Amino acid sequence: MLVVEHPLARARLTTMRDARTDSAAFRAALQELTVMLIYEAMRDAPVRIERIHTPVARTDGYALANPPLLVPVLRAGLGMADQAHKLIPDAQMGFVGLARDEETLQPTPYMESLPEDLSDRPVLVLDPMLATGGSMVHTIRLLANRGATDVTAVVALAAPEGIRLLEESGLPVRVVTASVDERLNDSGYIVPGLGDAGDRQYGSV
Ligand SMILES: O=P(O)(O)OC[C@H]1O[C@H](OP(=O)(O)OP(=O)(O)O)[C@H](O)[C@@H]1O
Ligand SMILES: O=c1cc[nH]c(=O)[nH]1
Ligand SMILES: [Mg+2]
Repeated sequence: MLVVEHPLARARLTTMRDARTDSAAFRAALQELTVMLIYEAMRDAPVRIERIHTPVARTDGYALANPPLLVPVLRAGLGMADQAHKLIPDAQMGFVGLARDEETLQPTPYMESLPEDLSDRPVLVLDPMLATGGSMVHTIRLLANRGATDVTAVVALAAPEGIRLLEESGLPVRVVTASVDERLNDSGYIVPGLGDAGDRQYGSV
């Protein structure tokens, strides 16, 4: 697991946590935080070297050897998708739609659009929140069933309970986050958290 504790990441997360932050400012802070999380998540990605000409001389250029598949988890993960795609323009994008049942806290799937074969592709799952971990485990199972073995969960906030569930699942996943918070409350919300990441971006449903 990688916790990105850069001061600029902390400042964006603080804006997201603050209950006074309106939807537009919340979306902007999440977009900026996403840039930092993706930047760190891709730090060790293999590169392909290609010779290029500058206006002055020949030199080595670099490109991603194997651009990842980006998978935002709807709704809240949509707020990370465009920024991640701007940083990795060669990436393909798949989509998973899940809504957590407020009583059982289990994810209810309503959408799935993923390539058939992910056996030699890295995958970045984008979702601001890792709470009980149920939504992330469901998503990574979908990916693993298609052969994915190199999966990174890029989340703004994680709860210890969700990290534990991912570890116990035995699924191939690394977590990149800006914070591991204290705990979940009785309603399954992260404490101190930031509330409902989908509602804060798009309004309540
Ligand atoms: O770790 P878990 O306990 O599964 O909770 C995390 C999930 O909850 C939120 O989505 P939500 O179900 O609220 O849907 P939304 O994005 O449409 O608001 C969040 O974006 C995660 O997908
Ligand atoms: O705190 C939480 C937990 C799950 N989903 C959210 O959006 N927020
Ligand atoms: Mg929600």
